[in-house]
Amino acid sequence: MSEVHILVFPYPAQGHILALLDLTHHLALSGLTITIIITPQNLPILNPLLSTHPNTIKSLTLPFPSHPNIPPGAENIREVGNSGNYPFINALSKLQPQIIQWFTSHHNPPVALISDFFLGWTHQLATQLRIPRLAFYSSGAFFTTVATRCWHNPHLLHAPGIINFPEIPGTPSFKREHLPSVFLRYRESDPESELVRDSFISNASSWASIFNTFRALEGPSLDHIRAELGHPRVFSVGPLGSNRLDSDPNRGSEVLRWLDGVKEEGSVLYVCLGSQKLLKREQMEALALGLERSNTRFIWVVKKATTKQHVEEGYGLVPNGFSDRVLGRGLVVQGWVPQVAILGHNAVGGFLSHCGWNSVMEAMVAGVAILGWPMEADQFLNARLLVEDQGVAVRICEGADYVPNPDDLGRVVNEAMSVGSSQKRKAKVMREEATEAVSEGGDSCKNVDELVKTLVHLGAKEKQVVSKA
Ligand SMILES: O=c1ccn([C@@H]2O[C@H](COP(=O)(O)OP(=O)(O)O[C@H]3O[C@H](CO)[C@@H](O)[C@H](O)[C@H]3O)[C@@H](O)[C@H]2O)c(=O)[nH]1
Repeated sequence: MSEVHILVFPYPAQGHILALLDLTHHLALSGLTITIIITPQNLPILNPLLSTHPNTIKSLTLPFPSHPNIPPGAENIREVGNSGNYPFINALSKLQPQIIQWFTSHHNPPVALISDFFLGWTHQLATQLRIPRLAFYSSGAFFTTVATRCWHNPHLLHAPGIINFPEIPGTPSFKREHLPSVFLRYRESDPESELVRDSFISNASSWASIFNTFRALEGPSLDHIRAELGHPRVFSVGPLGSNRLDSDPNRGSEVLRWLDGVKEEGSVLYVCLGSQKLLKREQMEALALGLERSNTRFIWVVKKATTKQHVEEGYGLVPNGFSDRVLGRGLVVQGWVPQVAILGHNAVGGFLSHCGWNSVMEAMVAGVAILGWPMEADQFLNARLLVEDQGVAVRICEGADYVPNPDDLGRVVNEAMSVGSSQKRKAKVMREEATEAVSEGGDSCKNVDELVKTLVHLGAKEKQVVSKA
């Protein structure tokens, strides 16, 4: 085993786990030894990493702690939706004694902990273990500046009208309901809520912060965070994902073959609202009609209803006859597709997205225009960054329950997808920036190197302490 051993603790939600595993892959390629904390049902997500690095990456599989508001067997947010975050954060915090026990009996214990920002309580765990904790943010830096202010000012939950953030670069303002939804769920004096709030606040006390973002997109927010933290250990390492390991490389080949048959570059709109969002019947109908009226080629990834109630209410149901009416121009696919490969295909020029942060990063790398439909979580804040600050996106509508007008939707899609639209042009510029950032000598690439050096240095320090003892 290599001397330098790092403990990685991802948060069990698709939008959180993939980016941290991408980073873990980088760290393993740099020669670090890694243990990943996981619960049994999520273990298969690690398979590609574990089989690529059989000697350097191991899993520490711990049983998912039971919780009265989490159905037995559910170990991933995808199974419960975003409302499950409070119970999940609370339940996972119960793993501390087992982690401490594993750590203290290990012959080469980790010298640092890298954990998701939804697991802020691990700051206290790392303090007990006497190792530094690095908070990994699977969301953006701009979002983090706003969310941090919210957690420190819970009265904002009841603030009327528009809420201004004058201390944040760009002096943004938001409607209350567009603030981070994990914050909107906070209830003062409720013990579960208080643990969640303390947990988020602890992130800033952590030894370092790692962001899946890049300077050209979020320079002012990164500088602001660095200044507020009062130390330089803020690593922007994105966009991550270019080296993503796939457990099933043939998955989605039908979609890629369909794209191969499209002649015009950048003419296809890819429609996918993240790994979790299920649209209700009226939204499915409006989106279908809008796509039909847009006169644009498209691929629409539809998430299927899994509960009996959702099935009965027509959630995720593609309107009858739709696929036939758009035959040749549009492709409807159900389930999971290889998004990174699809966005990277020459034929794709636009992405109708909920503005989840991973999707944003992947769109930047691919240089495709974003047609945003923010719904919850950090998505309204991400949309503001993309539409108002950077001009790489257009907002087609907003809100988790909103039913768009099909004519308006069709028109905006048509405009944004037209050859040389301003969003398409800006997206190409951003692609250059994103590509440069992760290339040899680029800012994010240097940050990854710096991060590895820092971790190796921690290992060397630990060795000195052990040999002196
Ligand atoms: O069919 C699919 C659907 C999704 N993905 C991937 O799944 C990830 C989805 O992540 P994201 O776009 O961030 O959406 P969510 O899964 O909805 O992510 C949650 O977590 C993110 C990170 O904190 C937040 O930014 C989002 O708002 C929150 O909903 C991306 O890497 C996609 O490439 C696929 O590969 N195939």
